[in-house]
Amino acid sequence: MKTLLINIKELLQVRENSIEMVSGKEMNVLPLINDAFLLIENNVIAEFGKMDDCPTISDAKIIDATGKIVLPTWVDSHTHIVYAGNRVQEFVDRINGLSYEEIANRGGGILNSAKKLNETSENEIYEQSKLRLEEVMQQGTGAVEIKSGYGLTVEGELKMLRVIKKLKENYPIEIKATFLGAHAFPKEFKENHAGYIDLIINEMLPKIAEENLADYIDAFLETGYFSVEETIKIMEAGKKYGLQAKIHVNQFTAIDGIKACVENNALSVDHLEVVTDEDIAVLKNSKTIPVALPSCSYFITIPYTPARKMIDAGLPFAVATDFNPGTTPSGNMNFVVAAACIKMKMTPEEAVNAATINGAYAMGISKTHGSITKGKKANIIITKPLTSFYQLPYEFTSNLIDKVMIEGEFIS
Ligand SMILES: N=CN[C@@H](CCC(=O)O)C(=O)O
Ligand SMILES: [Zn+2]
Repeated sequence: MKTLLINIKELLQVRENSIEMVSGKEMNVLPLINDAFLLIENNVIAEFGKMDDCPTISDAKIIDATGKIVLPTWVDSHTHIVYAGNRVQEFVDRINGLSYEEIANRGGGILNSAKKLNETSENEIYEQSKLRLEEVMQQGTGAVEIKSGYGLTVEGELKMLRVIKKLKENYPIEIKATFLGAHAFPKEFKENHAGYIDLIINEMLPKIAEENLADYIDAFLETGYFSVEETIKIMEAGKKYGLQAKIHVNQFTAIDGIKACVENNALSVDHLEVVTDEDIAVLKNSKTIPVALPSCSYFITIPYTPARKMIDAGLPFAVATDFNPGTTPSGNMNFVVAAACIKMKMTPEEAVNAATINGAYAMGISKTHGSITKGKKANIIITKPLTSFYQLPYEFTSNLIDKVMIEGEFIS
């Protein structure tokens, strides 16, 4: 099966040679070809170039993309798409003046979602979650990381991870599963942290490994949640099962967590709404990528990750949605890209790099996703006719997507 896109106004994120990610000043470079063609063959990118060099291929399906922009699908490296119900009441409580912390202290927040999840059947959770996955695919996401973390019991965590596994089996989109048993301390372990860590390490992890249910391990390293020492224990335990860490850190407070993550070879550190100069220094020359979640900052009104400062310091930078019922009930990567530009002062070039190739790095899939490169998965967004790709973040609530292709198949 061959598909040939012709007359593409701008073919974005073209990388002749596969790269892992871009950092610092390189982030402001988004290679593109004007008046381009793109050939898809057997679900991968086979060829691309200027229309002047477009081959004649008699057995290809031809798509005329006159006036349109083509780019790789978004890579959303941080989500909690699998959950039960919603938390609309907390949304209203926040409008009425309660903070995220106050709501959590009253038994709301993560524990509220955990209660709902443990009361809901695996099948029902799958049915709810698949609708969210289908929605984000329509919005141009072509790879997604999904965390557990609303079970907080052995059965609950396994249930979530089995739902993620079923999503992996039933949808063409690349999915990575992250075990987040260390999301919050259940009420019965409030005064017995060691007991819960023991449950995670000695009961949850072996079962998860036995069923091969996780690709990564995560923890909520934050004041009032998991301490630096507790998170180190989780990361070390994960390593024994081959699970690299991707850690929630510096959302509300900076407590030297980033250093511990880097020292433990974390793939990514996520949130970072509060960042110190020492944190930036530690991230320099490491293989750990910072991931910002601007929709979360928007929704619960907390600071935005200081992208400018971090990119100007030479760091790589990725953005993701954080789709979850509490702090970000949205999986729209188009909004994330717009918020990165509008609120974090990232250029459109930086934002697209952060949402494609750097997102792929943060998911460990930059060999196959995140750029228009020969041999990579045929995952593309075709926009409606646009003046330039700058229109994507500029018209920040418009749906400018015409078609989405995932692994060579149009899903919209
Ligand atoms: N901060 C930790 N975890 C989620 C929110 C969890 C929730 O409130 O349900 C986040 O990334 O924002
Ligand atoms: Zn999160």
